[in-house]
Amino acid sequence: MHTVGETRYNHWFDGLALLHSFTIRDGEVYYRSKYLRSDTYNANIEANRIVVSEFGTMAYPDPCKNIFSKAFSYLSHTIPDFTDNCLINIMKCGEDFYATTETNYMRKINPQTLETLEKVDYRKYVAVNLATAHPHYDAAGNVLNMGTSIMDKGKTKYVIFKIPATVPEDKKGKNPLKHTEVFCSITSRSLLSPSYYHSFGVTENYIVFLEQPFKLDILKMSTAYIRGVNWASCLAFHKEDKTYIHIIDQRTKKPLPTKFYTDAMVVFHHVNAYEEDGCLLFDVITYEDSSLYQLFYLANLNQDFEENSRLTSIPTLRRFAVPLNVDKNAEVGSNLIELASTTARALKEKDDQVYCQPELLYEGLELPRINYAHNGKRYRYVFAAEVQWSPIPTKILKYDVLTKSSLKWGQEHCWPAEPLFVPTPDAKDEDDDFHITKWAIPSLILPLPQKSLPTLLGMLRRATRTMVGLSH
Ligand SMILES: CC1=C(/C=C/C(C)=C/C=C/C(C)=C/C=O)C(C)(C)CCC1
Ligand SMILES: [Fe+2]
Repeated sequence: MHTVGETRYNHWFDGLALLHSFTIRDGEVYYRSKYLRSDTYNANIEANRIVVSEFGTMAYPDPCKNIFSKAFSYLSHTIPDFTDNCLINIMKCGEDFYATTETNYMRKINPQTLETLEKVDYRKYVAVNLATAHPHYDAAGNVLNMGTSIMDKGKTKYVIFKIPATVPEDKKGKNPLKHTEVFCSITSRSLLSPSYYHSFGVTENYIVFLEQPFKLDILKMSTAYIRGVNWASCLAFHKEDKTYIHIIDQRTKKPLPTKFYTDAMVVFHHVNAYEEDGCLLFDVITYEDSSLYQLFYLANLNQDFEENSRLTSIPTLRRFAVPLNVDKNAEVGSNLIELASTTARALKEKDDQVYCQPELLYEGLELPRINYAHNGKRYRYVFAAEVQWSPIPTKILKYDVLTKSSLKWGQEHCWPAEPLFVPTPDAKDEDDDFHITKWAIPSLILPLPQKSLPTLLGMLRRATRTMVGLSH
């Protein structure tokens, strides 16, 4: 919802969250949607105007009261009280589902009815002011996520934390969030301007975190309200800086001592990461600048959209390779990657530094997804939206990282959203997706002579899946 009463949000990442649910049952898809009844939503509807600030829109709650007294109370907090308009993703935590954004708030939801339940403040369980909306899950369903703790006890840190899927027997019925554990913290290079990040990567034994020179200026953020500017204006890309690659060993819960880095870049989405012959490979969608956020101002969505909204840097899938055991005596300038599978390089430099040069895999894609059963492992397929010079996707893409070939789907007047990969129940192949027509033709009709009706009904029942997702 981009307008409330007479007021209008400025940016695509501001709109009031709409929950979507798709239920695939007996070869048919059922759809429902509901607005997330966040405190933000309720306050806006009650006031019949936007009263809570979002990423690209600064709002002033009390026009009748003295703006400066309100601004003063905002100023006395370095970190403002953020929105609970959880519009980015859905997180599963134990048996509970949460709508998430990147602030310290989440909203529990009922995945069946899409009703909005409790508001959860991450800060009650782990000291973070911001957290990603792209957590990872291990095979047992434990959540691994990370967030930024801003100027807590004089330090700004990136905090990696774990939320268990289940709570101990004697604590049955208790909220898994209460058992959140800090896994590892990394001190930010700068106290007042931590990196912005939207996701991170995991392999079987490691975590990959990119400390990129796309940074959130805390002083700007704490004065944004009084200056009348939005949060987005507090983010800046420093193209002269480096991107630091932190690799955390999950067994020791410590970062590797080698200082891995690459050129300045902006990454929103990690695609996947895995280990191969003593190296860690990770695939990310990279930009050469931060123009993407700029393009999503709704004012650009007019007739001249094509001209006004050309990306200045195309989203590109790149593969990085990091050597896990760096020989301190290796010659300066030598390439530490000897894998046949990639042309990515890692050049040894002095003072235990390693400069990583990626391999370019594919240009023009965003909103990547994989078959999550292959997360952290060798994999072959990326499902994404094709994005060329315009940020609005017109096609769905399936990219094969092995053969480097791709398949595309598009139709006139169709604008796909983020593809979600739903595997066929009992699938063997990585790309065996849950596909209605495919089910109706090869798997269901062809096996008819060999299979009894109850078996077929069983297959159908197992195939019933409920997907709950937000617009992104
Ligand atoms: C409100 C708010 C934020 C919100 C960020 C959002 C809403 C980001 C959405 C990103 C998406 C959808 C990216 C897709 O690739 C910040 C900057 C974390 C910090 C300041 C307060
Ligand atoms: Fe995302």
